[in-house]
Amino acid sequence: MKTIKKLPQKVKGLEGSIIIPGDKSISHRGVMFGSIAEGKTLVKNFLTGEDCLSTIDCFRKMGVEINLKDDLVEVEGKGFDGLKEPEEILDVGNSGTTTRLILGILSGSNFHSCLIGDESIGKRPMNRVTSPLRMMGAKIDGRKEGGFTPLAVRGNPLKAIEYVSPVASAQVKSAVLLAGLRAEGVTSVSEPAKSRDHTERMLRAFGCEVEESGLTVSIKGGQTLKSTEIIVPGDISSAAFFLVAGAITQNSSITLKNVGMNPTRTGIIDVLQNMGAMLSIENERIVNFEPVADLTITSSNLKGIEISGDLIPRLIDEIPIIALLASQANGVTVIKDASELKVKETNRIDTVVDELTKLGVNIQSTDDGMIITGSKTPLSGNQVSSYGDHRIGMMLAIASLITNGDINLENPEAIAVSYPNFFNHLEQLSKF
Ligand SMILES: O=C(O)C1=C[C@@H](OP(=O)(O)O)[C@@H](O)[C@H](O)C1
Ligand SMILES: C=C(OP(=O)(O)O)C(=O)O
Repeated sequence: MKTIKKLPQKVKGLEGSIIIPGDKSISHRGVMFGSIAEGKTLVKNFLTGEDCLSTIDCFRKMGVEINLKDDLVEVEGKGFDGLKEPEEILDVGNSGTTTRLILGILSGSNFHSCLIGDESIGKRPMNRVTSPLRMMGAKIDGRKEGGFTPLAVRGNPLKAIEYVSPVASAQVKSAVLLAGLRAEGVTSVSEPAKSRDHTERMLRAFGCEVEESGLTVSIKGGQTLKSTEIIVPGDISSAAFFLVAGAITQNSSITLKNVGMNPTRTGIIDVLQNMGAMLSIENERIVNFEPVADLTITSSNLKGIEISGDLIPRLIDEIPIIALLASQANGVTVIKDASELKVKETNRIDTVVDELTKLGVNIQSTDDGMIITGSKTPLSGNQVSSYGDHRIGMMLAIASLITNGDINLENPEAIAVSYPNFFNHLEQLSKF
């Protein structure tokens, strides 16, 4: 049965401040790297979203003792060789990051394992990681020649490769580097544009040497990870929903605290600034090995822009909410070079265009993105769906703040994948 949630009514404005919950990419990596490290790793401000809980569940099934209390995780790592053959199937849920990074770890293990995920994961291409991993000697089998889950992995000795990735993907880069840790020789990955570099930063925090030269990252096999303490910054991809909410809602001024500002993730900041948003960046600091700041955003007069090229990997998960932002700008916004959107939790070109069209936005899909003609006219209420995609669900909830009439959202529970307290934060900031 479908769940339906009545979204908030049009608000008078947004005010106050919230602390943005932990970064999803960094939370996953804290648990994964802690599990293959030697000694106890602490992960503070861990994101307890469903995706990261799937990662914990998979490593527990491989015998790693992991304690989670509120947002603190203790991982009792026993090294790569301390992982045990799982007796059960590893369930990655809805998480692409879990699936692709864990394949890099399982490929060089000394046991057999099986991976399964939900319906959405079953449609997402895994050959982008299984293909380079097989070049390294991995034994991976699965649906459509190992291109889709369910997948089975038989751990095998690996050899280093120099991989030129056709896509700018941190998941591909990370899977190959993690396998590279177990391979004989130096493994390198080159990508067409820089994707998020949390793996590189965190592997160094665990004591590994990682070389970077332009768009190529290299790692020498045989290195061991030493346990450490990770403090996870707030997730800029979660903050993006409220940054846009503050900019497009009248009478608003909100502060988002503890936002991760890694330059490979700050495309949304560039877009807001280029569109003319009233945004201030305060209290810039380094926490652990990642930059962090507090952001204040105020109701803004925006203009349409072009978003393309190397900027795309720096904001790929923010495109659904950027489409809503563009609907409130003067002029046309063109988003291109973003065909990666088609292989996320949903085809995000289709789901964004379909759902925003229902609310009255002038938006067209293109082969590799979308074109939005903005206007300040309020949107109109309708029944919309997240299609089980957390980022589509949150984008529609933010749209409800500027919509006349009721919006009913099908499948709102998908939001818990990355932002379990999203609706509490929304309520906390709203003025009616
Ligand atoms: O490595 C990561 O943590 C992620 C990488 C990105 O995917 P791709 O590597 O497929 O671009 C992003 O969309 C995803 O939400 C998280
Ligand atoms: C694409 C996403 O995540 P993943 O690939 O881990 O499912 C996302 O969070 O928007």
